[in-house]
This record gives sequence, C-alpha cells and structure tokens, in this order.
Amino acid sequence: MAAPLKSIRITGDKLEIVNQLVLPHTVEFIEIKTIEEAHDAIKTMKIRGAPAIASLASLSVSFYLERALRQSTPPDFFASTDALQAHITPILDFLFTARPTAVNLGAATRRLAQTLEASFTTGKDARATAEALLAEGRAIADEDVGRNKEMSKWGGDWLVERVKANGGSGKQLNVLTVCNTGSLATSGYGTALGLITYLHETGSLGKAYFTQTAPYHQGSRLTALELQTLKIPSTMICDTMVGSLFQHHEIHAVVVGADRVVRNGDTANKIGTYNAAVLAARHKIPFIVVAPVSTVDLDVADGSGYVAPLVLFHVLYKLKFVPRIPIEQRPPLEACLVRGALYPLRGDKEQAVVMITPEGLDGIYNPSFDVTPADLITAIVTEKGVAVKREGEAWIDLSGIV
Ligand SMILES: CSC[C@@H](O)[C@@H](O)C(=O)COP(=O)(O)O
Repeated sequence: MAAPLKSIRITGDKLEIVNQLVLPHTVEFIEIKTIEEAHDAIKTMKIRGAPAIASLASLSVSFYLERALRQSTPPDFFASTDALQAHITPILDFLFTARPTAVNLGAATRRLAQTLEASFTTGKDARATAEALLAEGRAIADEDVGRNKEMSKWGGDWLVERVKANGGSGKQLNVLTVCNTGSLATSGYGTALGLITYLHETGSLGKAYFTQTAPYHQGSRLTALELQTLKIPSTMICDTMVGSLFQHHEIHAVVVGADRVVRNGDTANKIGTYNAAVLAARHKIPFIVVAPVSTVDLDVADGSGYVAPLVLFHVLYKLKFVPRIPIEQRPPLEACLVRGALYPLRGDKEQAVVMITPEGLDGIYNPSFDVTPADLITAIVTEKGVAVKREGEAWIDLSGIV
C-alpha cells in the first residue's frame, strides 16, 4: 500500500507543510520559518483539519525556541522565566486566533501555556523551560498518530459487532464520510478516515463513499486523493446526493470527524455534516463521530453554536469563558470560487481559480461548520473507547471516553 501524503514534514531543522490549497494536482511543500507563517498557513487553510492545525501551531513554537536556543548570543527573553513567559504568551495567543472552531488548537496552546506555568513551581530556569516547551510542542504533534490508530480500531470493531448483532455478516460494509479526516487532516492515519482504513485493512470494508464537501472541496480534492493512494474502494458523491445514496444503496454507517465535541455530545464538524446526520436518522443508519480526546470540550455544555464576532470570542477565551461553540464564518468570496487544475489536464497541471457566481453577488452565507445534535449521533469514539447513546436519550455520556 502506498504511503499517504502527510500534512507536516520535518527534515532536520526544517518544518514544512503540504500546501493543501493546490492538492490534488500539485504537491508543493512550503517551509514554515516563523510563527507568522504558521498562523497564516492555518488561517488561509494551506493546512487544515482540527488535529493538523494544532500540530503545526505547536511545532512552530518548538522550532522557534529551538532556533532561539541555538543562537550564540541568547535572546533577551532567556534572561528569566518571567521574561520567557512574557514573550511566549502573546505568541500562543496569536496562534490561537488563527481559526476558532476546532478546539484542538486552543487545547494545544493552553497545554503549552501550562508547561510554561509549571516551570515556576518546579523552579526551572528560562533555558530549561524553553527545552520543556519545545519537547511538549513536539509531543503534541507526535502523539496524534498512535491515538488515531487506537480510535480507528475501537470504532471499526464496534461497528462490525453492531452490524453482526443486527444480523449482518460484518463484512463488505459501506460507509459514508464527509470532508477530509485522513493523514492530511492529522499527523497520520486519520480519525474517521482512519476508521475506514482500519475496516479496509481488516477485510471488513465494502466501499467508502465521500461527499465533495463544497465550498472548499476537502472531499473531492483531499479525501479522493487519500483513498486513491491507499487503494481503498471508493465513490465520490456531490453534497446534494446524500439522500439519494441512502435511498438507493445499502450504507452501514456515516462516519465523520469533529472540530469540537461538547459535554452533551453535540458535535461541530464540517458544514454539511448535520445534513448527513438528519438523513442518516431518517434512514436508520448509525452515525458515528471519531475524534481524539483533545477535540472534546467539556467546558461547553451543549452545541447551541453561535457565530461569534472573532474579537469577542478571543476576549471571552482569554477570560476562560467560552459558553458556546464559536462557528467560523469563512470569507464570502471563498464560496464563489472553485480551485483546481485546468481541464483537460496538461502535463504542467496548471492551477486555476474559477468564479462560479456573478461578480459582485450580495448576501453569501458561508459558515465553515455546523453542529450535529447528540440526538442524531449513535456513537462517539475517542482513543479511550466508544460512548453509545442510550435508547431514548438525546445526549451522550462522554465520561468513559475522555
Ligand atoms: C480529523 S479532522 C476533523 C475535522 O477537523 C474535519 O472533519 C473538518 O471539519 C475539517 O475542517 P477544515 O475546515 O477543513 O479544517
């Protein structure tokens, strides 16, 4: 099996990402040399996917500190742990502002802030604190792959057993997924796409269906490429075809990732996920969310998501008060454009951005995420196990999987 593309590549002291804006036709690596470049790559979605953006943000801090530690004349912020904290805290705050919905980014920057804080109790000096921080930044990125494999196995085995319990063979399972949740969205293997890969590796997968996922087309550009690379049997559908798919094909489950799972199990994920969940409920198809513990936000009670003015969200976050899921609104123009290579494809696969609306169109609605109420979710899977919604309840008890 060919190795799937990874979103982040580290070669010696070089941190690079694959520019996901030009995939699948062009594989372009971009070096991330500064914190600003990391922030920009996340904001403009050159890298995307909840775990991947958290990994890049953390690694950019690690690389920044590694460079500082190597300088022959130490920078001023190594004068004391206080100076280091005063210097690094605004950097973490800045990285956190890149995208609001995926809680992993906030969880990562918070974890680094806690590492800084801990050095005051342990009495570490500034250089030792910097070493601890850069190790923590690398750990955040590294631990992603192992936990993805764990949650994929939990979820895959659970689905097979559920199908068997309902009289099926547990083989040839057809699943639908939304967006991209594979190695491009994580540090490797993937969450929902990891579960699909696991089913394939263990001989239980029939076919993976995936939506194109407009307007950014994570499905047709990225999931298509990953499934093709992994040689996993698959079929792409347009976002509008989910109902038709359920009417005319046997689908055993809908499997999606998440950007934020809150205390009652309500789940924010890529726009269009809610549509698929409503249709899955209508057709009695199990709807499964696969996400790491770092995507679970127990500080938010339920998913009555709100469209936050970003400034307000960041002020509230600083005050440790995030009462609702902030739903990112992408620039309206992004919903008017389609990216790809000129067709028919030529050898150089020249990139094009095409406008699909009249110029100057007013009134464009472009939320990047929607919230699926727990009521419509059958099970939530993390690296710690599977939480299943109890019969007749509208929420999911996450206590066993966080
Ligand atoms: C493992 S990725 C889970 C989610 O981050 C994914 O489903 C998703 O919604 C990604 O959105 P994106 O806007 O592409 O960052």
